[in-house]
Amino acid sequence: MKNVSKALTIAGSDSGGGAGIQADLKTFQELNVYGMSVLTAVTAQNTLGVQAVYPMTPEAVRRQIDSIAQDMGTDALKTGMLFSAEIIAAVAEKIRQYQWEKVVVDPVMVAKGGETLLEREAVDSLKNDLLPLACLVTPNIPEAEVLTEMSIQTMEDKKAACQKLHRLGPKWVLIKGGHDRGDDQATDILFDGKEFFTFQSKRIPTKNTHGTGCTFSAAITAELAKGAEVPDAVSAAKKFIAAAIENGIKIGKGHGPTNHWAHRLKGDESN
Ligand SMILES: Nc1ncnc2c1ncn2[C@@H]1O[C@H](COP(=O)(O)OP(=O)(O)O)[C@@H](O)[C@H]1O
Ligand SMILES: Cc1ncc(COP(=O)(O)OP(=O)(O)O)c(N)n1
Repeated sequence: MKNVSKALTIAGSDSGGGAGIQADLKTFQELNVYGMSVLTAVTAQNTLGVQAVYPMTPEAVRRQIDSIAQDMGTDALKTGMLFSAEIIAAVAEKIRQYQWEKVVVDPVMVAKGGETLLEREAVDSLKNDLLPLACLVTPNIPEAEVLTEMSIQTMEDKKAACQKLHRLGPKWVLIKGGHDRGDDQATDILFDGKEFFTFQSKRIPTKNTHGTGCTFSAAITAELAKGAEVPDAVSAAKKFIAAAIENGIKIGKGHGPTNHWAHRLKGDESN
């Protein structure tokens, strides 16, 4: 095989395999992209929640990034769980050093069960150190509310939040609609500082949504690695995540993971 596209995830490990590094690598593989990983933290986690978090040292994060950058390089990268201001500073330093541009920042803050994946005091570092380096930032509604310090209830609020986030420096902002209150559509809004793009799909009634945000941002990153423009990458990733949620895996006692191979299924097949 020639000209294989490469994508890197800088994120935490989910021992349950539904979110984090594991979800990202499964997604890269499904989308025919060679996946590489830099671990920021190990979580003891399953479908019921996060039982423990063990962050890596910032030096360990720097060394992993150097190993990849100085040998294989990457066509695009995403960040997920970064946990602390110190780890964010290490990641930002390396993105600047290697002049990486296709950088997708998924500003992971809390797990579905409410457990902390980003220390409260690290939010300012995320805004000041990392967002200015991002090609795209992909908050869900609660994350966009923390980053903008505004309440997001309506589509107009979502657009105003996009504008506020864009002023922090990312080239593109995508506010996701998984947490939209009382809507039968999952509507994501993309903004490049001038124009709004809307991506909509039917809201699927399921509790098996563990790792949706990770999988979605990994799919966008894979498409960018293959050379897609941002709106096309989001459009392809939206189809990928809709199939993954529709065919979510009934495993464990809590929120089961999305199904990374669902895009290969036809019609009414499910797990
Ligand atoms: N129940 C659902 N049905 C269809 N699409 C969904 C559903 N939940 C989330 N999505 C979509 O999955 C992607 C991830 O969104 P979201 O759940 O908001 O992220 P996060 O996992 O970070 O909270 C978005 O494209 C969103 O619109
Ligand atoms: C290690 C790790 N990273 C990220 C998350 C959050 O994943 P997300 O896709 O937002 O899914 P839910 O937590 O909402 O299911 C995580 N849980 N673990």
